[in-house]
Amino acid sequence: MEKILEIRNLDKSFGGVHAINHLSFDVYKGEILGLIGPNGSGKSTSVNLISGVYLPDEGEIIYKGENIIGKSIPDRAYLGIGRTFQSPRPFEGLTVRDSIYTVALLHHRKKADAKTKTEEILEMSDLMPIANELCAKLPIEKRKWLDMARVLAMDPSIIMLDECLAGLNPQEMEMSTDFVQKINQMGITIIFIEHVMAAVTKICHRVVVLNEGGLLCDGDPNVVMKMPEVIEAYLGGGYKNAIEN
Ligand SMILES: Nc1ncnc2c1ncn2[C@@H]1O[C@H](COP(=O)(O)OP(=O)(O)OP(=O)(O)O)[C@@H](O)[C@H]1O
Repeated sequence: MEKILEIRNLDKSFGGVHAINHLSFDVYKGEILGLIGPNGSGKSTSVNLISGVYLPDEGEIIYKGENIIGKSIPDRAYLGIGRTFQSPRPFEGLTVRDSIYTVALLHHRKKADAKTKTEEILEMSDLMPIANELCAKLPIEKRKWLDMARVLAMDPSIIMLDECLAGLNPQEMEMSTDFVQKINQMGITIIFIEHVMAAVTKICHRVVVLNEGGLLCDGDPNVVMKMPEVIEAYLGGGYKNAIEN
């Protein structure tokens, strides 16, 4: 399998907080990789390092064979590294259509190309019925879909989705995971950062588990989720006593 992203010995501290601790893992082209771990284990910091929000103290991020550490956030986006945020960040004053078009124009430059791209994305994302609504008026689940749709306007090779299911009801979660799979079927690699384990086991081909900023283990979601060290990382060392009592 071809590697699209290689995280090599990454390290990042914020003052006295060692957020990422000599972390290494690979992402393979075309997969949906679940990036999981307890609160504070370093998932969002990893995404921020890969997208260029933070610079690491040590380590390399190899994307399509090239170390991208020196590249800016926009350069990484133009290279095909997309991301969403835990809290959606819509362009409040724009409609759904114009919001996607604005990003498409940044990437495609020509108005006609950006327009074609926008209509394609509206169609495939099921956002067409609300294309003319103001972003500010959208409910949370539509804001989250719009965030994903906007990233698509950059023609990404990989998208990191940071808790795209948080705050959604079961039906909205189902629709969102369907959308994520649809994006993946377009040939786009996905890093899926999520606490909803049913969704992780449903759509992820593989998971990487972080704990205290380092790699705990990786593998098949159904196998990894049952490993005692993973359960202990989530529930704490006392979980065995709790089960036995
Ligand atoms: N900008 C920052 N300044 C200081 N500490 C930070 C900063 N960003 C993250 N941290 C700390 O780094 C550690 C890892 O945080 P991170 O947000 O990456 O974890 P996470 O796995 O995404 O957690 P969650 O599941 O709660 O979102 C935490 O201890 C956090 O408080």
